[in-house]
Amino acid sequence: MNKSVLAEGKNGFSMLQIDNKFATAVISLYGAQVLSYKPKTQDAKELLFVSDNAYFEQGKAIKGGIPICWPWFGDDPLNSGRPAHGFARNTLWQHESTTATKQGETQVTLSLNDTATTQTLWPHAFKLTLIVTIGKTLHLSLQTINMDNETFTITQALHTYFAIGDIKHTRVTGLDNIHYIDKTIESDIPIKQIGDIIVDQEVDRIYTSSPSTTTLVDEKNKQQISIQSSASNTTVVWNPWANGAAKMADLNDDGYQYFICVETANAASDTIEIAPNESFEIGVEYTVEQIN
Ligand SMILES: O=P(O)(O)OC[C@H]1O[C@H](O)[C@H](O)[C@@H](O)[C@@H]1O
Repeated sequence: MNKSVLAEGKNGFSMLQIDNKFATAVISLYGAQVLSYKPKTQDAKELLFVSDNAYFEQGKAIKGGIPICWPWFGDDPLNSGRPAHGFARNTLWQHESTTATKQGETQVTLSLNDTATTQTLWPHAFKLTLIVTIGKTLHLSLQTINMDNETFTITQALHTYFAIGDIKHTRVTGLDNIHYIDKTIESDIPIKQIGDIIVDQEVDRIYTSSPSTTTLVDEKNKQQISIQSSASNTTVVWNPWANGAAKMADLNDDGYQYFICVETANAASDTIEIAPNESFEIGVEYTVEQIN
């Protein structure tokens, strides 16, 4: 069985609903945002968190799933009033194809080309392609092609909101001894991570020179997610905690307890230069495993 349906979601937003022998998934064409992935293995839980209060409105980002931050990560680098995390997550993408692989996985290809609107925000010609492979694992690959006559520079992130049972019983492993920039303080001096990441207050960290494998351990749900990235030297870990959640209209006050973002990125000093007719591809694979 390999089913793929284009259905109408909240506020008429188009959603691709995938159902194959390995998993079910939902992808919003707005933002090319994966909103759900649930493996069919016994006891496996939903991988992705979507806020109950998420906006499904033109021009706003959907809080949850896997937002694509592109062509810049974080605040507008020019400080000229452009949206945080770029415009890819606030734009309707093209659905190019949905195919089945020999193994029975579903592969969805979505694309975004520059338009008059994107040119006013970022004056470059580009083609952005996201390939999502829904199988025993969830794999995403985001390719940027420079269609312009000049080299351009990007930063980017696959800003994944992982659903977790309880933030107090969650940790991220694999970043021991790696340095990070702490965005919650006014300092760019790198801090060394000691041991696992435990969240007991607001966490907003850019780990630079991070390894390609990290693991999210969710003790309450008795599962762990192995995060395998490619062409990314940066991992961002974010949880707004109670104080941050209270300030966000699109997140319940207690919403912070049920997600953590572990983001595969090229950000901070890990900027990517792409020459005309050249491309760059960042990727990530999530493997859900049950633990005792
Ligand atoms: O609320 P958003 O615009 O989606 O951003 C959510 C968060 O994204 C990243 O993780 C950044 O490091 C945070 O500083 C930011 O607050």
